[in-house]
Amino acid sequence: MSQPAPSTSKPIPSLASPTPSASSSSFGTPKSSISRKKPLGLDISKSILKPTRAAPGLPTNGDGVTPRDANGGGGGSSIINEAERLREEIAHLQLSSKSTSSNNSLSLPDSPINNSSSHHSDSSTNTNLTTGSRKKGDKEKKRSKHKDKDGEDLVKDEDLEIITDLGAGNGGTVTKVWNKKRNCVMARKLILVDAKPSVRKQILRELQIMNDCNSPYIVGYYGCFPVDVHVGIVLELMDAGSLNDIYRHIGPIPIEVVGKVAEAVLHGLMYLYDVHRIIHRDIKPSNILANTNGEIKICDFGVSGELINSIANTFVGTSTYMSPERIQGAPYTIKSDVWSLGISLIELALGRFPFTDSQGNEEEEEEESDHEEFDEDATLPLSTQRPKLPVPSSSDNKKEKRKSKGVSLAGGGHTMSILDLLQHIVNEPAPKLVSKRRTYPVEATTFVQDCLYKDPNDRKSPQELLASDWISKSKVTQDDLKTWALSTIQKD
Ligand SMILES: Nc1ncnc2c1ncn2[C@@H]1O[C@H](COP(=O)(O)OP(=O)(O)OP(=O)(O)O)[C@@H](O)[C@H]1O
Repeated sequence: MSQPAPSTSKPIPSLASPTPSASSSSFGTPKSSISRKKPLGLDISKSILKPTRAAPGLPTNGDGVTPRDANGGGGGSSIINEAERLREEIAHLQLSSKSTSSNNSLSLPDSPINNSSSHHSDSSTNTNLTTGSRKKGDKEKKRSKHKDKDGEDLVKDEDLEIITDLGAGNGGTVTKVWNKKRNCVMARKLILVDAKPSVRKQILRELQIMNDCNSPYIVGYYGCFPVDVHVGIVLELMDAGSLNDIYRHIGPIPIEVVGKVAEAVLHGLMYLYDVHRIIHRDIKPSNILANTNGEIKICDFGVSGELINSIANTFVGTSTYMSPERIQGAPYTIKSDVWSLGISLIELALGRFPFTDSQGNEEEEEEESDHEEFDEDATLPLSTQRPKLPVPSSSDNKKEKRKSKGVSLAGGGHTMSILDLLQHIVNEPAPKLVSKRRTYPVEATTFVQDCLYKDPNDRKSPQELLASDWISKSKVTQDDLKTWALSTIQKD
């Protein structure tokens, strides 16, 4: 993994901390003008949003609906509390085990964690837990990270009952599961791994880095284990789904919320880099998740090189969110993640993937899309996108023209190949946050521009971006985000 110049760590304010702000959200209720027309590929968000039947043996409210679902996923259910409690227990064990890390067989010898974690802390969470952990006796400190006080694995595959599918990506499938032992819902990701047993073991060891990640901006990790030919990873369930699911379901995301997404992602990136020397490498809307507690967190960061090498899918690693310098072969730096963030923010605000071959010319699009919020091309699921050769547009049919300018990799015979897109990213001006349909605050457009300088030396760092007016003057509170997240799951 490449190591960029060290960044200056600074206290990370919690998203949850009260901000002087508007007491009610101006964006909590989705606009009724948003088209109900669903783009293709909405199965994923549907499966997240609909109340689900209880798995056998699952406690129900009498209607066969799980307690969390019966609450509409709102915080405050005992199950959410149970999940929270479990996270705290794991966090505590992680901190306990850090103090004995030299004896811990699960720690990687040259893990950056061993070098750096003692010098940094994620401001909002570690302090209290650290204080708490000091009070515990030596015996408890020697506990393994993955064991509870009775020596049992905290998360075991046999304790998990599948509730419903949450989605699928290039590397695997994600399901919502009920942990009958711990009495809470979780998300289990199964990754098909094409590797011999020794490499599988190495992957499981490398994934333990996630066990040491403890930040309100990183999706919680509960454990991993082999499952047949898969590696199973158990994560905190983010009950509003990914930002990708959300915008495909409800259309463009209010710019104030997009600002909070930027803030959360930047805090997450800084935490990963400052504390663990990890560069995320795959920032995109499907790796940014939200929950109905008003939290936004990132997942799927590159902790295991062996895992990336072993995923049985040739398209893994090629991303349309890749920075120009990465496409040209330069090593990853945190600035590459900043580029990917800029592209993702435009996508969320516009409700479509931002690259077009005639940027800024939205008149046709506007005329044609008066009754559509979605760009059909751009909202096809990335997982179904495959390179296609561009087909010259001979028709002067407006719709055909509009489609032909999209750089979506989706089907329809009017798309750009992945190579063309990568060349476009390198050679053409970076996209901007502009729309003829909506106006955005100048602070937002400047912020996005600062993420998308093609020369990484000109691009701002996460610290600089966090200090920008758009982020520092935001009046959006966690309560506002709660209201918004709830509105996204109620809009079905
Ligand atoms: N912890 C989670 N809680 C809730 N939903 C999740 C969670 N993790 C993943 N998902 C859902 O599962 C989907 C698939 O996730 P996965 O990480 O396998 O692929 P992806 O990020 O969508 O695509 P790719 O494999 O190309 O990176 C996500 O888009 C999201 O909808």
